[in-house]
Amino acid sequence: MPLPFATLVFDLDGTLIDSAPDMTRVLNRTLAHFDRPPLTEAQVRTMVGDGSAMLVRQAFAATGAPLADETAVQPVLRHYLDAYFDDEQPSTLYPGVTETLAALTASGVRLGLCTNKPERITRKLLNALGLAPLFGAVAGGDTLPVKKPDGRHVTWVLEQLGADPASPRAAMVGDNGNDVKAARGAGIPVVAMSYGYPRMPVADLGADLVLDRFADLPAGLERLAATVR
Ligand SMILES: O=C(O)COP(=O)(O)O
Ligand SMILES: [Mg+2]
Repeated sequence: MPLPFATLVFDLDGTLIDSAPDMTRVLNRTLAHFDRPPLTEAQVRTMVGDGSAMLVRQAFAATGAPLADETAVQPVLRHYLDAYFDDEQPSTLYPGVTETLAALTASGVRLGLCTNKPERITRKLLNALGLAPLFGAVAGGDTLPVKKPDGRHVTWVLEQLGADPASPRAAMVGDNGNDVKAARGAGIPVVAMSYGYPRMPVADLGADLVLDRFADLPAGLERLAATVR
């Protein structure tokens, strides 16, 4: 049976890895360094998805002391990114991620990654988790001049994977509104994973399909293919 999708583009945080505990741990190190009180993981979960600069801005604002301007953001951002890169505690993959991605690859699907997390941290995590060989293209939040929700972030990954723009048979898999908007911008359907960091009821994201478990993806893609073409 032909595969319903030849190319899949995945989001990282909240889709493949439960990174909120890592981001909370690292962010609290940065907040402490700048004499700010810590945040809870529940707070940080609402701040994931817009990239690291926005994360530190939102985090400082949540402590009651917003960073005044770009000049104030830069040293904080540098501290956070260095601390994240140096953090050696392993990240947690959601259940079924490795097996499902490996099965998709084995059946000939090309996989790409499109995250707003900076590329060097993204690549380090993919290597540590053993996922790097599965992805034919990786775009971080600083790889291009644009990032999600801009559809060109996703389009670039599709191009790197050699997806035919006239008939891409591609789909995006993510967890928040930026993923849905970027997929729409790139002109491809989108699946939302309900366990991530959606910042609104997942049913309101406007995804073509909502799944609760990563292992349900192959069956979900079959259903999605029947509705989008
Ligand atoms: O905000 C981030 O750093 C990244 O989030 P994403 O992997 O969900 O795009
Ligand atoms: Mg995400």
